[in-house]
Amino acid sequence: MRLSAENLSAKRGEDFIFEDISFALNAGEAMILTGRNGSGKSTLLRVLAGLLRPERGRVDFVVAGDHESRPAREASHYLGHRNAMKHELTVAENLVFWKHFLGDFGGGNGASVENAAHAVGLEGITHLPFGYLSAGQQRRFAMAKLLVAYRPVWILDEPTAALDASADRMFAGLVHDHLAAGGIAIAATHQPLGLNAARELKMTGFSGAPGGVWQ
Ligand SMILES: Nc1ncnc2c1ncn2[C@@H]1O[C@H](COP(=O)(O)OP(=O)(O)OP(=O)(O)O)[C@@H](O)[C@H]1O
Repeated sequence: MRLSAENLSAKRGEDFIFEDISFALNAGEAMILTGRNGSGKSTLLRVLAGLLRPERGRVDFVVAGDHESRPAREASHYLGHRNAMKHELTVAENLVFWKHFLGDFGGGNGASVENAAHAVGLEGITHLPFGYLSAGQQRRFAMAKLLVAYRPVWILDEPTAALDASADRMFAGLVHDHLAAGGIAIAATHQPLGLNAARELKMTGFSGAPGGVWQ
């Protein structure tokens, strides 16, 4: 399994936010995006997830043993700043929606709603409307979305911002298990996320160097 980006460039409005970013991640590998506010981390993640069209370049995902690449978005979960849950629906209804809407990518199975709730430390309250929950509980259930449908690539934009330390540890454990099972993770984060072996891509923004810088 391999996720690759080749000579990616993206614009917002008239401006290039980054140019000619290339990298490849194999099964079990993670990459952290760093850089100051506005340097283009979210923009790159949205391009990788297929939510924004790059100005140039391409993103590919190849399953081990396959010759043909597929669009990375088909293999990816995207956890953005917003939780993407309906406040009027119960937690279970939201998660069942995502489970069916996303479906499982070939080669894996998503968890049941109750098992996913257990994994984020919130079993027993999935019957409540999403809107009744605290901000931290809502974020934990947004993380559970990553578990109910199997997607080998996790694209994470500040996943643990504003969460408590135990939620940080819980999410680091989820990412660790995902990588240990051969998944790939790319995250913009200021928290460690337990990704000690992760590579780092420093985003320098359109006022700095043209692309990003590998560490
Ligand atoms: N919808 C948009 N239209 C025009 N410009 C945008 C849009 N969204 C973002 N930008 C610009 O693109 C640049 C990169 O923004 P982006 O959100 O990718 O940065 P970031 O590194 O994720 O920032 P932060 O750390 O603050 O989340 C910024 O200069 C921002 O103003």
